[in-house]
Parts: sequence; C-alpha cells; structure tokens
Amino acid sequence: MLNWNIPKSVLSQLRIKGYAVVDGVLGPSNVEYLRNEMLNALQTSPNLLSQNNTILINKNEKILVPKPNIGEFDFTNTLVKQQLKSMDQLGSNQQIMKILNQGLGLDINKLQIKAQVNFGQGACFPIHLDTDYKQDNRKITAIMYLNDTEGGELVLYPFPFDKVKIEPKADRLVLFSSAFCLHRVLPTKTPRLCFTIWCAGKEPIKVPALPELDDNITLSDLYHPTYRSLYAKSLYVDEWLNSIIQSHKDTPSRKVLIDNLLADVEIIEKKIVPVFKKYQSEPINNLELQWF
Ligand SMILES: O=C(O)CCC(=O)C(=O)O
Ligand SMILES: [Fe+2]
Repeated sequence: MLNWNIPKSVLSQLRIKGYAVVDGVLGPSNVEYLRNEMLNALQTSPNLLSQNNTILINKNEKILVPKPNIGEFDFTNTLVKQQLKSMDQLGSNQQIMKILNQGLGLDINKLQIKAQVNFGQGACFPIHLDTDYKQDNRKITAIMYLNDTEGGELVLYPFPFDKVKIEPKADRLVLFSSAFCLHRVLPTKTPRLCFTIWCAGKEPIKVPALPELDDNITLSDLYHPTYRSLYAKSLYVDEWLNSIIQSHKDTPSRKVLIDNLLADVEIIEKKIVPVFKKYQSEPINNLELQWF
C-alpha cells in the first residue's frame, strides 16, 4: 500500500496561503510504477482515454469546450479502475483524508480521482477554479505529477498573495483550495502525466454571507473569499484572456468564454475594483483568510 509523505509544515502553509507544494511525496520507484501503469493503459487501451473539456454554462445550457491534446482517464469507468489499479487504490486511500482533516480541521470524506495525459504541442488549461462552492463540497485539489516536463507549469493565483509558477516534476504533489485558488496550466512542449484527487467534505464550505460593498466595509469583510476571487479575475484579465486563446481552438464556444469573461470584468471593475483600490495601502498581514 502506497503512503503519502506530507509533513505538517506543509499544512500550515496550505491553511494560510491556500496552496502548498510537497516534493518526494511517494518515492521515485512508486512514481515510476504509477507512470508505467498510465503509459501501459495508453498503449493497450487508448479508447479509455476521454477528451478533457472546459465546461461552459451559457443560458443554463452546459457546453463542453475541448482542450486539444489533453485527455483524461475517468475512474468512474470500471475498465479504467482495472487498468490503473494502483492509481485507483491511491485515489481511495483514506490516509490523505486523515492528514488533511487532522491538520486543517476539515471534514473531508470523499475523494474523486482523475488521471490526465497532456500530449504536449502547446496544450494547456485556461485560468479556472475547480468548483463553485455553492454546487459541491470540493475543498482541496491535490495534483500529483508523474514526470518532469518542458513547459506545462502550473500557475496559481492565490490573491492576495502573488501568483506562483510551479514546475511539474516527478514525485511532486501540489495542494490548493478548489473553490478559491485560481489556476491554469501553461503550454507544454513535452508529454505531461499527472493525476488529480479532489477532496470533498461532508458539509459545503461555510462562507459568511457576502458583506455589503459600501463605504463602511471592513478590510476583513472586503477579503471575503468571493470578493478576493472576483477581484483577482480583473487583476489577471489579460492573462486569463490569453489562457483561453492558448487552450482552445477558435470556435464560437471559445468566443462565448471570452465574452463572458469580459462581461464579468466590466461589472467587477465598476463595483469591486474601486473598493480594493481604496484599501490598497492597508496592511493585510494580520487578516485571517478563508480558503476552505
Ligand atoms: O494539470 C494540472 O497541473 C492542473 C489541472 C487542472 O487544473 C484540473 O484538472 O482542473
Ligand atoms: Fe483545475
């Protein structure tokens, strides 16, 4: 049975900053085993690999916008479970739940795993969050990288902290807030293998009611996780636009993704940006930021 080697110090960073990076988490021989399991599945059962998409909700209709050259193994398919046995076991290994629950006082009781194959040639992900906390109880995203790549860095935008670029490396685990840490994958030149475990809680994230954005708002209310993610959307709008263009082919649905982003940012710039600007010289070191 594989075990996660996640030191306690990592969890305090995760709690404060909303993300953490852990190297040497499974050991090189285990990582090699998992990588070979994936390469074998690709060779013997390429039809088990499905297309990875960006989900676009437009006028209550769900549209799938494919990301060229990115495929995924979905473990709700029993044939995938059989082919990727060790990965499947790791995806239901409760040790990671215990570590996160004990370290962060969470109520994780469900793990969902997916493996991802990026074939290179510039394939990438646009900026996104992994969940809408009102829709499901996903709290932490755990991504385990199985090889070193050229390009294909994961970029996290844990506003109010600076963005960070993380190289995918064999035996590296990245943990972050599924609901409030924006992220993307830069174009990768070489094949890139990883799997993701989404850790969901019994209860939805308890986020306080959205405070009024008026002149009397306190600094701590302004840094409500929803306002932080919205402000970050306008802060990084150029990168966000570019990430959509890099990740998707020029189609009408890509145009909708772009138009929706620009429409959101127009509202954010009117209502939210001026309030953050007003407070920009206030020190925020003592604020307790909610991520989970
Ligand atoms: O491949 C990665 O590093 C991130 C993938 C991702 O963001 C996702 O699957 O939601
Ligand atoms: Fe993601």
